Amino acid sequence: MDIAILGVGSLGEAVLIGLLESGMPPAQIWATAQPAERAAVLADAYGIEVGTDNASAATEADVVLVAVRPGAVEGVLDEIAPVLEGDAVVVSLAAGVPLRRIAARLPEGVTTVRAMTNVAARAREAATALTAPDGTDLTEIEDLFDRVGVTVTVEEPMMDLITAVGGSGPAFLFYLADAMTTAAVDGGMDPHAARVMVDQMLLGACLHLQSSDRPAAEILDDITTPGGTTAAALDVLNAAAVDDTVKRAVGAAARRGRDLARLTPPLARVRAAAPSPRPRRPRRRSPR
Ligand SMILES: NC(=O)C1=CN([C@@H]2O[C@H](COP(=O)(O)OP(=O)(O)OC[C@H]3O[C@@H](n4cnc5c(N)ncnc54)[C@H](O)[C@@H]3O)[C@@H](O)[C@H]2O)C=CC1
Ligand SMILES: O=C(O)[C@@H]1CCC=N1
Repeated sequence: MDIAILGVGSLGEAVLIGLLESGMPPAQIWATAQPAERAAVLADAYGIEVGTDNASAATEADVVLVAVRPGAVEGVLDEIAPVLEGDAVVVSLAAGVPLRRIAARLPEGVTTVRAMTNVAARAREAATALTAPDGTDLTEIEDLFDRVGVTVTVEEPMMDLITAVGGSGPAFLFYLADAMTTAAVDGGMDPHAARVMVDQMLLGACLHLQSSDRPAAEILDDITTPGGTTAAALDVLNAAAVDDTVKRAVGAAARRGRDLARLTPPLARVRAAAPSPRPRRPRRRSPR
């Protein structure tokens, strides 16, 4: 199976790396990126065909993964629609863009799928949710995403919530990792040692959680020795209602997914064209 990844940015590159690491031959992967200089860098780095022409890449592929920002999806679909065969499969990786809007841009008969995956595809540990119109045979696409992690199939109305939890989810942990590393460094720890400790702690904790059938809250109790250090930390987290804050953050992300779906294409295109910087967590350093 030949695939095309249209718009190799943060997510597209993570998926590309995961697929190559899974053993997919570079000759089976076609990609596009902008500008042409980035396409050339990617081609050199990964030994695959990377251009700027979406229609040319789509012509080569059995399965087309659309990895541009939500506002650019429909424009890219318009570019590839004329070259797609009736048995083509188009998978949108974008947040918010509903299946009906994808199908509306493509020739009848083309299979349309939405996939919400995440940057852990790079380490072949992504959590991917797929949704497609009723009756779609998703076996081939499940197999593709299983190469870069674990795949589930869901109903489309769940996609905004899954985008918040699964797509944006790694950002919650990176936020925590950054805050914990900062606390360790501010306390005098060597930055490299702090990074190694926090990374390994998160990895070990996630593996422990995944290997258990018990709820996270119960496993948390195992660590919480009465009157001990964890209890002291939890008192602070609970006083700040961090659990409610996390719920509100998930809700905000899911709502943004719904808002993205409502953006009119012209407005969305304008926003996509603007070089919007990624929001960063403000750096807070406590005085030494
Ligand atoms: N970044 C993430 O962790 C996740 C992103 N997503 C979705 O993936 C999509 C991409 O997100 P990011 O990778 O963060 O954005 P990004 O901006 O890093 O990547 C998009 C890439 O598409 C390229 N591009 C723009 N217009 C193009 C066109 N007409 N033809 C070819 N390439 C074009 C851009 O140059 C850029 O490199 C979005 O729709 C987002 O909702 C979904 C889950 C996780
Ligand atoms: O921030 C975003 O909009 C994308 C979708 C999920 C993760 N990143």
